[in-house]
Amino acid sequence: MISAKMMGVVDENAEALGVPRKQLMESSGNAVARVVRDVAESGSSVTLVCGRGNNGGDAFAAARFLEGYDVRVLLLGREESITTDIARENWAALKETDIDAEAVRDSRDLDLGDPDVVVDAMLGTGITGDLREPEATAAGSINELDATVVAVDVPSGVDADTGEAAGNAVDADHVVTFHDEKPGLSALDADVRVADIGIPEAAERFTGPGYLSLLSRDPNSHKGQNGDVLVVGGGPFTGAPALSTEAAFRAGADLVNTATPESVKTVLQTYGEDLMVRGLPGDHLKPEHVDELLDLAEGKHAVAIGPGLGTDEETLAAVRQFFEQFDGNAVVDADALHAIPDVDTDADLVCTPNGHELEEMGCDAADERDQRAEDVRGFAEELGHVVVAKGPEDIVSDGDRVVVNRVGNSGMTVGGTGDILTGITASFRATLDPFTAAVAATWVNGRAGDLAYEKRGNGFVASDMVEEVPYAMRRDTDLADDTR
Ligand SMILES: NC(=O)C1=CN([C@@H]2O[C@H](COP(=O)(O)OP(=O)(O)OC[C@H]3O[C@@H](n4cnc5c(N)ncnc54)[C@H](O)[C@@H]3O)[C@@H](O)[C@H]2O)[C@H](O)CC1
Ligand SMILES: [K+]
Repeated sequence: MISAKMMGVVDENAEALGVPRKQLMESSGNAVARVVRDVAESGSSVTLVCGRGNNGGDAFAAARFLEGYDVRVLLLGREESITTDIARENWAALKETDIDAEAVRDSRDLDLGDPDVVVDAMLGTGITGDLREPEATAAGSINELDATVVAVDVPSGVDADTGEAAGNAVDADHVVTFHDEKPGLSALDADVRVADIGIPEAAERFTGPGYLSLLSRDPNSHKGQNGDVLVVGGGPFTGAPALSTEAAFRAGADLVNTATPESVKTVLQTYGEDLMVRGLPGDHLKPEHVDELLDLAEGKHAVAIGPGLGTDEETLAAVRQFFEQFDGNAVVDADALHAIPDVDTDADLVCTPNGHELEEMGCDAADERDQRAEDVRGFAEELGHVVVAKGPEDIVSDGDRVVVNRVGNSGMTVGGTGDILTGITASFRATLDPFTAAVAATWVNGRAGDLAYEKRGNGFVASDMVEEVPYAMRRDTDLADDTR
C-alpha cells in the first residue's frame, strides 16, 4: 500500500536514481495499453479521455502502444493548458503520429461516440475536491456509455488515499494503478491491477530528496503551526542542547524552547539571541523538575530530550518519571536513551541511538547490512517505538518498515552531529508522523553534512553543519555551488 504523497516521494527518489518521471510515464502508458489489449480484441474502438495533468499524459503514451485498435484521444481543454512538461511532450509526440488526437476546447462539444472501451485518464492522484468542469460532465457521459471503462491509476473523482468518491466520479470496470496498491482502491467494485512501472527498489529502500516534498508549508499558516518544540537537555554539557535547539529552528520550527538546569542557563542563552531558555533549579535534571517539564511540554509538537543531560541517577529517574506521565511526541537521544528500555509510556517516541547506545539499550545488531536492518526492525518492534540506529548508514524502523539513509560522510563522526539530527527530527514532527519525520530528518542531516564537508572537508564541526540545514532542505541547492 502506498499513499499519494509517498508515491510522489518515491517518484522523486527514482528520478535522483536516474529513472526520470517521463520514463515512468512511458511504462505507465504501456501498462494501460496492456490492460486494454486484455479486455478488448484487436480492432476494437478505444477512446482515451484525458485530463491536463500527468494522468492524461499516461494515456497520451498509452495511445502509441495501441496499434491495431481504432484509437481516438480526447484532451479536455486546450493544448496550452497541459500542466506538466512530460505530458506536453507526450502530447506533442502523439500529434506526430497519425493517431486521431483532438483537444476539446468546449465541453459542450464533447461527443464520446459509442466506443468499445473508454480509458478514463482525466484525473489521478492530483485531484482536489469534487470533479469540476469539464471533467464533471465528461465523467457523467462516460458513465452513460455501454463501454468497458479502464481507469488510469484511479477512477477520476475517487481519492486514492481514502476511497472517498465524488458524487460524479467515474464508475470503472478496470483500474490500472502504478507501482503499488492504493488504500482508496480496495473497496471499489472494479478489477484493480497493479502495474510495475520500473521504479527502482532503492527509491523506497533508501532515503532521497523526494522527502523534501513532504516539508512544504501552508502559506496561510501562523506562528507555531510549523513547529513548536521543547528541547530538554544540558547540565554537565551545554553545546549539545544548543545544537539541537538551533537545528530545530534551522529545520523550520517556529518556536523552540529549551529547558536546562539553572547552572548552565546563562551560558546557553549566550549561544544565541534566538534561544528561549528556561532554567530548572540546580545543576542537573532531577525528579523534582518533572511537573514543570510536563507543563512546558503541554501542546508542543515534540519534546527533544537527552542532549547533554548526563547520566546522573537522578537525571535518569527524572526522564523515566517524565515518560511515565507524558503522552505526547518525543525524540529521545543520548543519555536519555538509558531510561527508555524499561519505561512504560503512552508517548510516541523516536529514539536515535548511535551504535554504542543501541547496544546499551539491549539491541545486539549484526554488522552485515541486511541482517543489521532486520535486527533494528525487530528491536523497534519490541520497543514499540521508532528507532533510528545511527551509523555510516542510518537505519530507521518503526518495527515494520525499514528505510536506510546512505547520505552523509565520515566527517560527521565529529561530536554534535547527533544533536542536530535530534533537533531536525523534532521540528519535522510538527507535520509528519514519527517514522516519516525520522526518515526525512536523516536525509536532511546527511545532506547538511555533505554540504559542510564540501566547504571544509573533514575539519567541519557541528556548528558549521547546523548552518547548512536550511540549504539541505532546498531542492535547488547544488553541491558544487560554494556561493552559499
Ligand atoms: N509515480 C507517480 O506518481 C507517477 C504518476 N503518474 C501519473 O500521474 C498522475 C498524477 O498526475 P498529476 O499531474 O499530479 O495530477 P492529475 O493528472 O491527477 O491532475 C492534475 C490536474 O487536475 C486538475 N484538478 C485537480 N483537481 C481537480 C478537480 N477536482 N476537478 C477538475 N480538475 C482538477 C489540476 O488543476 C491539474 O491540472 C498519477 O495519477 C498517474 O496517473 C505517472 O505518469 C507515472 C508515475
Ligand atoms: K483516472
